[in-house]
Amino acid sequence: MSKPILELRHVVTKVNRNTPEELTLLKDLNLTINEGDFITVLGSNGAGKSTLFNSIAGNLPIDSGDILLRGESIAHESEERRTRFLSRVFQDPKLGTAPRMTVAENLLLATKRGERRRLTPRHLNAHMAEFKKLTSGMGNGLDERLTTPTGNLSGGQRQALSFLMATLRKPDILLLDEHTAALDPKTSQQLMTTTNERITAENLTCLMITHHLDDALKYGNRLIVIGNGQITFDVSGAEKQALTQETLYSFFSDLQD
Ligand SMILES: Nc1ncnc2c1ncn2[C@@H]1O[C@H](COP(=O)(O)OP(=O)(O)OP(=O)(O)O)[C@@H](O)[C@H]1O
Repeated sequence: MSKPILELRHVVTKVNRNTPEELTLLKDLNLTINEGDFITVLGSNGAGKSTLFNSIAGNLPIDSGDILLRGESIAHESEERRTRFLSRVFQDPKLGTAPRMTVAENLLLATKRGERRRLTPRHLNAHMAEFKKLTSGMGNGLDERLTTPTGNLSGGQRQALSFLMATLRKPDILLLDEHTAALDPKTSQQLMTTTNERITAENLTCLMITHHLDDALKYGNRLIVIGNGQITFDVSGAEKQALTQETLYSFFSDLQD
């Protein structure tokens, strides 16, 4: 039986507080994530999926409720402090990497996340064989471009690099925010396959937002749906495996009625 790693208890998140434009985006949201959960996250546009990630990552402060990591509240920790245990990959390939630094330099930076250490050529050389092996696993030629500035990579290679950087120092929580959405269908599927392999091999705890019902069904051990700032559906294990696209479609149309 796996243990809870992250708990959201009665979380309320608002924007434009105390103004006429005040909006409550998360409405008494409760979610317990267990160690090793790979959760696919679905929901209509504007349902609150990114707000959930922003609240977990500390980009948006919560108004009430609590967020606990292994039983300790992190609700008041800064976004920067939360990067010690949390990594996030965004939809935009430009967001995860430093464009003028090479692939290898970016990876070296990711190995030092949270530490104050200078990056020297000696450090870089010591890691080259490891980086070659790591990138060759992505199956998209990234291993041939270790000395290329990331600004010159294809979107797919850059996104694969962002994913590797996010998982290099095993995070307690990995947030994938539609990380394959900007890629062409073939590249997107390739990154999804390698994403799944790495999450499974490293037993990472992951939440992945997607609009692809087939990916949401195929990957992960658990599926949640966010609707109007709350969790409206939560299935795991055999119940998730038995789900079909038709069931999910009908669920979405019921929500929109
Ligand atoms: N800082 C903000 N100020 C005002 N409104 C916001 C803010 N952030 C989000 N919203 C609104 O809150 C709602 C939820 O947004 P959120 O980005 O969480 O939705 P989402 O489920 O991720 O949607 P999508 O699938 O379109 O990415 C939307 O209506 C959005 O416009």
